[in-house]
Amino acid sequence: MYKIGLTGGIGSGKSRVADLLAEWGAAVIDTDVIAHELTAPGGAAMEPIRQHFGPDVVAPTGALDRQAMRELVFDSPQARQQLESIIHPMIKSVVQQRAEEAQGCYLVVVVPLLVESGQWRNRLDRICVVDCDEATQIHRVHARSGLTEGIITRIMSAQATRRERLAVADDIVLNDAHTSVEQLVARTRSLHENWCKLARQAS
Ligand SMILES: CC(C)(COP(=O)(O)OP(=O)(O)OC[C@H]1O[C@@H](n2cnc3c(N)ncnc32)[C@H](O)[C@@H]1O)[C@@H](O)C(=O)NCCC(=O)NCCS
Ligand SMILES: Nc1ncnc2c1ncn2[C@@H]1O[C@H](COP(=O)(O)OP(=O)(O)OP(=O)(O)O)[C@@H](O)[C@H]1O
Repeated sequence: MYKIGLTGGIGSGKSRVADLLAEWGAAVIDTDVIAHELTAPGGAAMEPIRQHFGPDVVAPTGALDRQAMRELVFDSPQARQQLESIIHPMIKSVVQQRAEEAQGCYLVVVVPLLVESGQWRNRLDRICVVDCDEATQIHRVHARSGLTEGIITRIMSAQATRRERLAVADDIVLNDAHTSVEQLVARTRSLHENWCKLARQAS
């Protein structure tokens, strides 16, 4: 199946773009969603996380205490690396499994850390970056989740820069502060039509 990697910084608009593509018939696998499943009560990542980080990062329900883990890993690159070394191989294997079963005109894999990890590129036919300026990312994430500018900035510092992402993009969806939802839909639609064509040519 023809595979598009969809990436972008926190709050850039990846989920909105992915939702549109799914509505129009693409198969979508979102690694953020898989990370949440793996850290839900009884999720496969919870026991290794508890063993490594201790009970303070586990909520009474058995799910990951996301706030505690957020504070920990976006303050310590070493802790972040440890969390990623537990969870990223699990995410990869779930993606592989779901990709085999996926049905649609092409497959979109949403990977926030596509540029950072370097391990996704050779598994994808094309990379699409949802592009947004930093001030808008902070504004959107704050409005959505109430996180402070301090923690949002720390999360952004753990991610590739806008320039680094754009450097690997085959396609770009500009979704900055000046982009209306209608413009986002139109930009995404025109890429979707091209990807349908490329997927047909490749099959
Ligand atoms: C640290 C955690 C618990 C914080 O949870 P929280 O509910 O606040 O965030 P959520 O999971 O919804 O992610 C929101 C966004 O944060 C950013 N983000 C998540 N993990 C990371 C990371 N390791 N490095 C940089 N940015 C990250 C991404 O832009 C992501 O879209 C959580 O993000 C997590 O488990 N991260 C490790 C898994 C991972 O690397 N996920 C990215 C998918 S490849
Ligand atoms: N063009 C836009 N106009 C107005 N609001 C927008 C626009 N694009 C995205 N948003 C809003 O900004 C927020 C972030 O968008 P979205 O969740 O799609 O980003 P994301 O890249 O998936 O974020 P994350 O990395 O945190 O998962 C959401 O509340 C979304 O509704």
